[in-house]
Amino acid sequence: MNPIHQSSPSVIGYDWLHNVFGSSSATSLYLYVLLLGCCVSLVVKGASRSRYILQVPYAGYRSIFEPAFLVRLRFSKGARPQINEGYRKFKNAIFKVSRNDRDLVVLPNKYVDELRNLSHDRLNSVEALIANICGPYTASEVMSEGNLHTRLLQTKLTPNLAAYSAIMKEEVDREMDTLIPDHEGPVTRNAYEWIEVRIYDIIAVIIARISNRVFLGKHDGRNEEWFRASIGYAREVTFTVMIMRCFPSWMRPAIAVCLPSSWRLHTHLRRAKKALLPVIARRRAAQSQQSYVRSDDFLQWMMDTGVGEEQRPEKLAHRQLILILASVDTTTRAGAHAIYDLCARPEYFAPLREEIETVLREDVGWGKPTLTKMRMMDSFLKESQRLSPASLLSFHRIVKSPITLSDGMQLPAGTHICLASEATSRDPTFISNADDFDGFRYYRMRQSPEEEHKHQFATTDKKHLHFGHGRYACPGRFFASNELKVVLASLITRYDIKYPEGTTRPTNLNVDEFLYSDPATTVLLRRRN
Ligand code: HEM
Repeated sequence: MNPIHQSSPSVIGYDWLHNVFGSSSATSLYLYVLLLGCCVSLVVKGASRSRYILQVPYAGYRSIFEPAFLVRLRFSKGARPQINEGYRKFKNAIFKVSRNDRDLVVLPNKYVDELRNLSHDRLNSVEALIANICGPYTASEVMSEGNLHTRLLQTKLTPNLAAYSAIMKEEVDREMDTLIPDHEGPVTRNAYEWIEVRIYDIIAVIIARISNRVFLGKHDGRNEEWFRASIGYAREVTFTVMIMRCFPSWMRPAIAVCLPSSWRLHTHLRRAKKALLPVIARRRAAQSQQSYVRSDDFLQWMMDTGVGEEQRPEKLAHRQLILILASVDTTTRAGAHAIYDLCARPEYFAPLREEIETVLREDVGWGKPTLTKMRMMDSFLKESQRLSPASLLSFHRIVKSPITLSDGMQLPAGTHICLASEATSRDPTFISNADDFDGFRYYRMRQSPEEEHKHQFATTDKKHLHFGHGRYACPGRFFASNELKVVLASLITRYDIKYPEGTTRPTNLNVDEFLYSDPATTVLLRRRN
């Protein structure tokens, strides 16, 4: 059995996550940085705290004498215990958690319905997203300059998703042939032998390729410069956010100047724009010719629909990059979690494969309804996300003008609110046998005709908040759902998959409120007959 040398792990490059957060070593460099940041914030007390004051209790303090910086330090090393403690202790009441860069006000779910559809001038989701990823230092503020990409995800991509199944499948097959070749160089290996691979890297590359195919079309979507720069940008954003959050806002300009990941982030941003600007220029020039056949991809839709500033090539390229940032890493993590869960429970392989084969037979290949019909797969993905979401918190919003809740509770302007989405989805009052992995629980719920269209992977409700909820819920979730189904269906029908002898499902890595699937995990693949 040979470990396979994949062509692109260096492009993905998330090993540092495993090295820093997968090890129990308390001497990691990250902890030193964090400690340094905490000490500085302590000295200049309150410099990075929010300006608003909301009189609700904090979760996470071990005693009233514990200094705030220690509580924040523990939050950074994994926020789950603090959020869960708050959720249990203040059930149905508001509490705060103290993240190194700001306080987060965690609301109970009972307020969701009255808040979910408030417009951005009352509760702003984009401002919260930008704050969470340290906007000015990750070049992500373009998100607040209009909602062109969100509009198009909702009105153009999502309604037409069914038409993309076959295209996505083509991209997945092409990429699997490249990443997991049946022969390496001149040596033909036995494709039916087990090989050891880092499945996270494979899924990441495949997801990025599919996304680029849909975003930029068949020809431009294969632009290698863009591919490398956009993936590189997303990776450096993750790292830069972790470091920046350690420091109070007044120190960040100086930290950014000295931080290598911040330099690399801007280099990738420049390279990404350099790769995409000629594409936009070429398309604009060709548009005037009669013979021009308009591309049918996301970039073209943005070019055709954008108004004013949104039309500027620079802005179009930047927005396209933000879309890669929002889509590839989140979807990859969900895909890796699903494979890790599947290998931990091999009894699910047979029914899932049977469903895929039945649906493909019925549709004579990858037709428009194919992915919608994969209900067991949909359920499995939702269950996997329920227990391993991308974040422990969701529905981040900044209160723009004071809000009085239905029970009289006041939320001052400036408050950063959120919901404890992971604690909710493990709460036995909402979900039966909440601690058990039941891959087909949502499939069974959908058996009754009146529930048939509910409980889908991409459906959000008060109990399932991992894509946010309401008016500003993730606009790319239906696309993510389809991408994941194509990738998983392709992988499990082509390969037998299992953990190497003596290994099992990796523990999720928890940094601040984020949960990561360990990228260093390997699985064994063997081509099926
Ligand atoms: C499993 C994969 C994904 C997860 C878990 C996820 C999760 C989320 C969450 C929690 C939000 C915030 C929603 C809220 O505040 O209510 C969000 C926003 C967003 N997501 Fe996703 N997402 C995923 C995939 C995608 C994909 C594939 C795309 C693009 C094709 C995308 C594009 C976006 C955008 C553009 C926003 C910001 C929306 C805005 O500006 O209002 N996401 N996502």
